[in-house]
Amino acid sequence: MSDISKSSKIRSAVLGAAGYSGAELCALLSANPYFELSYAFASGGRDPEPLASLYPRFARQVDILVEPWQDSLIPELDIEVAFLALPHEASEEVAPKLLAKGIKVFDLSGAFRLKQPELYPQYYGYAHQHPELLEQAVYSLMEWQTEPLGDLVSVPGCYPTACSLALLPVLKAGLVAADCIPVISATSGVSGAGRKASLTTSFCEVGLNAYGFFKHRHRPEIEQNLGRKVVFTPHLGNFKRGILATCVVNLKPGVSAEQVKSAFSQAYTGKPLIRFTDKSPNVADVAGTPFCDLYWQQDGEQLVIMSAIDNLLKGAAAQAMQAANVRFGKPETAGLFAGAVA
Ligand SMILES: NC(=O)C1=CN([C@@H]2O[C@H](COP(=O)(O)OP(=O)(O)OC[C@H]3O[C@@H](n4cnc5c(N)ncnc54)[C@H](OP(=O)(O)O)[C@@H]3O)[C@@H](O)[C@H]2O)C=CC1
Ligand SMILES: CC(=O)N[C@@H](CCC(=O)OP(=O)(O)O)C(=O)O
Repeated sequence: MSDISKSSKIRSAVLGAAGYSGAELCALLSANPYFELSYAFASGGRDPEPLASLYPRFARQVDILVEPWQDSLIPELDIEVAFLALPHEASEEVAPKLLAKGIKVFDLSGAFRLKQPELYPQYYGYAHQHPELLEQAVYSLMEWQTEPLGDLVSVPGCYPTACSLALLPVLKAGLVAADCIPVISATSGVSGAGRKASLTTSFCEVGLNAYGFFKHRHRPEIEQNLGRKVVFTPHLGNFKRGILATCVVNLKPGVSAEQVKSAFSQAYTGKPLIRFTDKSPNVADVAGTPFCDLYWQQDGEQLVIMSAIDNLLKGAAAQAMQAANVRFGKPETAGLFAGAVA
């Protein structure tokens, strides 16, 4: 039993709670002793329905009614923080309205991730309506976070989380050849595409295929994080959840195995959600967990780094929870080890 009284908990709402990442966030908030899940919302056209009816695995674990959202509810909301697990354009539209009411916003979509508004038409297919918020938003890749999180937090994308956590240690340590363009191939489970029905993600259609060559919206996000161009090729695999990323770089001549190891341990010593594995990581070992598993192999100047995360947890809901814990001065991993079931 927690000794934190209900009244001292941080009151929160999840928008997009009927979707895959929003439902996970509802579970994490319910398991977090410092937060209260006060409201859960889906899109406007639905009837109210318990989350446990939408997702029976949450029965007796998450007790919240998912209600239809409309902006006219905003003045009545008695919350300190809203988590947006919405399509990008819906997040972009509602975030300023919540911020205007003094509600802190953690956005899981891509709406506020890129600093350059001119990239939105090219990579997201729409012009950004609130470029001033791109300046304000703080990007919460927490293992590399130095800036304080403000009122608008932009939670990193799933593929960018896996790839950036893999590549930043050697890049920041100055071990990668100046002219190297990292090559990243990453495979996601089908939950990465969200819960809505679509032909490309239906059971009989999904095998293993690449998509989004050079044009995927996560390419500029990864490049923004790493400070250099990348070749990024996402793949869709026939499993439910998880991302396995294979990242290949050329090292500077003479970089030793010891230097590589030291770069990783310096980056991640004391970081509770990073695990180094002794063999290639497996999505099965991270599914349902908030961890990022990392492994590398070096052959002279060539380095292959493998990274595995659960796209819905470290790639979305758990990363948002981690950031909110830090933002509100709570233990970084509060609520993270109990909420999810694979
Ligand atoms: N899936 C993943 O692995 C990851 C997803 N993300 C991002 O998180 C966000 C949510 O993704 P995901 O959980 O997969 O999405 P889903 O498609 O599974 O769920 C989307 C949710 O948003 C609700 N919604 C849609 N439009 C509106 C609207 N205009 N107003 C209010 N609610 C609305 C839907 O309601 P209803 O159910 O009623 O239609 C649903 O509850 C996306 O931006 C995605 O890019 C980030 C990282 C990883
Ligand atoms: C398998 C699949 O379709 N994955 C999605 C990425 C997951 C996601 O929702 O992207 P964000 O992290 O940017 O929110 C895609 O490629 O568009």
